[in-house]
Amino acid sequence: MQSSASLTISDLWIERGGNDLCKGLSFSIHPGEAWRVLGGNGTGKTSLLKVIAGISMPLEGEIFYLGQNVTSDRSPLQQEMVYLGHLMGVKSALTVEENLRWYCPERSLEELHNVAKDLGLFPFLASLVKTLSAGQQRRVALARLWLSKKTLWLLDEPFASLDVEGGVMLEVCIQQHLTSGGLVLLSTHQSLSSIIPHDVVLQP
Ligand SMILES: Nc1ncnc2c1ncn2[C@@H]1O[C@H](COP(=O)(O)OP(=O)(O)OP(=O)(O)O)[C@@H](O)[C@H]1O
Repeated sequence: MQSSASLTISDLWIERGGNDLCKGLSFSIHPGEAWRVLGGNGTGKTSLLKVIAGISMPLEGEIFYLGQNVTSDRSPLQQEMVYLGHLMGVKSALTVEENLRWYCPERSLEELHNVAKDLGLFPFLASLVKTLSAGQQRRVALARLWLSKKTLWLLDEPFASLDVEGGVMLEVCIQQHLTSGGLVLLSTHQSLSSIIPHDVVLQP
């Protein structure tokens, strides 16, 4: 399949627990584009993101990344991807600073501290993540985006638990990523039409 898109989903069929969550689903994401996965509870938003991330497999269909068919081996895509799922990938028994170090061992302590300041986490650097509020823990997870140099962001309800300020910061972060040619696919119930004009709609 030829396409100028960075990520192409072609004719995807995902089934879970005996139910078809989508069938014949196709869309393409070009550099600098964000797409939003829409649908009510249980319609398959998380399942779609997991399939694209390579955590689970579709029944049928193909996934192309940078023109390469990655359906059976998602590693070329995974090397370029940040996937933030419901569980957020934070290490709750580690401190905030230890989590940031774990995300990005190649970054200097000063860079990590600057990200912590941007996200309002600086006072909590020495706190165990499990002692933080849900929104603060979400901010720790989102630090991965602030530190990331990866092109493709797959974000499962990234605005969940964030306050208004956190939501605005995340929108700005996404906008900056798009401006630098990144790709974003996220599920959200938030209205983000200004930065995310493209929707994938999953029906019950
Ligand atoms: N591993 C699994 N085995 C069986 N059924 C599953 C599995 N994973 C998901 N499902 C089912 O697939 C459907 C879609 O689940 P999914 O989590 O993808 O929905 P969602 O749109 O993300 O929901 P929500 O908005 O509530 O987070 C649900 O009915 C769920 O029970």
